[in-house]
Amino acid sequence: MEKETLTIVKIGGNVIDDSEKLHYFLEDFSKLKGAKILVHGGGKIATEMGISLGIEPKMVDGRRITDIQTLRIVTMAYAGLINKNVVAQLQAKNCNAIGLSGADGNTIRAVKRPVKTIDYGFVGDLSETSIAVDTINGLLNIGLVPVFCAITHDGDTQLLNTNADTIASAIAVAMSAAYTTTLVYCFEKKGVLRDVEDDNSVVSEIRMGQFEQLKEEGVVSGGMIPKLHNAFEAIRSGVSAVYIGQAEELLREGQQSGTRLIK
Ligand SMILES: Nc1ncnc2c1ncn2[C@@H]1O[C@H](COP(=O)(O)OP(=O)(O)O)[C@@H](O)[C@H]1O
Ligand SMILES: CC(=O)N[C@@H](CCC(=O)OP(=O)(O)O)C(=O)O
Repeated sequence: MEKETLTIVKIGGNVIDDSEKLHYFLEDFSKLKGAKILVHGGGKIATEMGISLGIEPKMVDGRRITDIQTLRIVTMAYAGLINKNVVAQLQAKNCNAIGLSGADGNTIRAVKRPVKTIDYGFVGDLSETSIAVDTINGLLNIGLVPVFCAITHDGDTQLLNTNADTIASAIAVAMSAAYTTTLVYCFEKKGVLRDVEDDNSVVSEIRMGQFEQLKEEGVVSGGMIPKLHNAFEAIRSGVSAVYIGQAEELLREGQQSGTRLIK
């Protein structure tokens, strides 16, 4: 029997921070047919909240060093303010969303990142068993649309901050046993660009081997490195298709641009 389709969409902090862009994104997302899951970031808002409270952000390789004060801020921002606003906006668009952190329903259990050369603090790493597939499947089966934020837990009272691109990839991989999955990374640019300043320089397809080359050439940098790393991890582990680009081009029917990843 053919598997049902499931679309996992990740939306990044630059879109979430722009109320007009967010409105149009949620409009497109709510119209998406079939089973779907939304994962949102919000790094930009957390950074601004931190700065206003006198806490300077520290990022290493696209991941936030999360001390106890930063954990409080990201929990308020991701699991509170952003998650609940996104859910309320989806409800207004007749999309029956349910907002979740990884602690809710034990849906995403993580392990605090071990200290090697860098102590990331309360940052959670995911493994193959982190995602509660049956629970998420149960939510989908009663017609709910799960909306995950970037907060996970360790099962022993500790909340952890986990990169939202990683969460989206891990959910897509875990759900691939039961569904034909498509993972879509929506952000403010038209795709992976040859020249970050030029929106007309979209690289339409990237193969796994090309990624290393693009990194070496400095074509991809910053947050794009972990995004592509997670995206290739997904395609290697059973996800049928991965796209990176703008929501209006990737979620609307008939539109198919942005960057497609190839094994
Ligand atoms: N080649 C590239 N193409 C597009 N964006 C790139 C590229 N290299 C670096 N970037 C940067 O990566 C950022 C996206 O990563 P990130 O901020 O983590 O995404 P998100 O908004 O989804 O959280 C872009 O805003 C851009 O500044
Ligand atoms: C550990 C870690 O880096 N967590 C991320 C989670 C949010 C996120 O991923 O937000 P964007 O998608 O908007 O970048 C952070 O705090 O920035």
